[in-house]
Amino acid sequence: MVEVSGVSKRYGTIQALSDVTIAFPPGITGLLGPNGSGKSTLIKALLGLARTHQGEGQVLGMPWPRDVRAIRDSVGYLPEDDCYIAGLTGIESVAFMAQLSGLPGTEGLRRAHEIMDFCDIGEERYREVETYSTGMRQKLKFAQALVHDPPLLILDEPTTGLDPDQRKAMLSRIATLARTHQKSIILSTHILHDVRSVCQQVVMLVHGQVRLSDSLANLQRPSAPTMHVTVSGDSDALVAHIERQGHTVTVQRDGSLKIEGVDPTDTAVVWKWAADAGAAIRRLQPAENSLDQIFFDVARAEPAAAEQLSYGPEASDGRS
Ligand SMILES: Nc1ncnc2c1ncn2[C@@H]1O[C@H](COP(=O)(O)OP(=O)(O)OP(=O)(O)O)[C@@H](O)[C@H]1O
Repeated sequence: MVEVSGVSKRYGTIQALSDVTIAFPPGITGLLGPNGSGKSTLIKALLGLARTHQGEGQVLGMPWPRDVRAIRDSVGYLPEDDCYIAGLTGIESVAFMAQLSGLPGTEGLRRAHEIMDFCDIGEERYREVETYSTGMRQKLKFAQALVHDPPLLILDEPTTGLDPDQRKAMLSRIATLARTHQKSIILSTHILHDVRSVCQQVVMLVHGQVRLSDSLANLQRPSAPTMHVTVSGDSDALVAHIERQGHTVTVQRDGSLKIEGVDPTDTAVVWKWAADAGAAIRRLQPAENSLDQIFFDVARAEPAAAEQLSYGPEASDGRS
């Protein structure tokens, strides 16, 4: 969907992007990075809203940066900052965006209602937008980005300021758009939980440079076959028994075990070891690498950057 190479951008003495070469495939890609890492600048560069000093590529098959105007017509953009025209109601705002995108008045209004229903904006659509709460404003920006039915959506921090229920609903809408409506989505965030929830790919920027670009499936796959086992009660006897078989066992923060060198299809051997050691297995599954740990390691070169990533359920529920 998007492929650019050698993109650099400076604001005065600040190097916001440094020789960024990146591809965003179809599906949902998380654009991750701590504050100031260049996420918004990359997005603005792709849309021609920030002039780049170097770089070229294509967006939706159109040459970039040469055809940024045509590119903008085909992209739905949810900016990080508030963007509304005071005095307009919600429905007028979204219908106005539809008209700016070339939809005739009646069709634009019909489409605005349809998309506001999808975004769960009820009677509030008839209120002036400056009276909206933060959550409502996020939904309004989302509706404005979607109203012209673009194939590519670029969402800059769409869940910022949302309470847990609203965040869940927003992520669910994003997943539906990709799954049911075949939209490709670039989701910029510093919230790892959002990336884990809906993304298939992840790109990570730190200090304006690409530090990671891969599918989540690849990142989560351990380099060696590994089983993840949770037992009831004390696991010491089981750990000792498995180590005597020549396998490395790592005890996780939540007391569960990762056993290296066991093929995930060969569960029988783990059941036998548990029986030998008198241990009761509560849960047995192929192990996955912890995304939190991967992202933390990537950002760790800059301790301040690692601190700014927001983790979430994976970290707190003890899985790793
Ligand atoms: N208009 C501007 N003028 C000067 N410096 C800017 C401007 N916009 C961004 N920067 C700087 O460029 C760098 C990258 O900023 P950018 O907003 O792209 O990062 P970000 O990853 O989107 O951060 P955040 O998560 O806080 O939104 C930062 O050092 C920022 O201060």
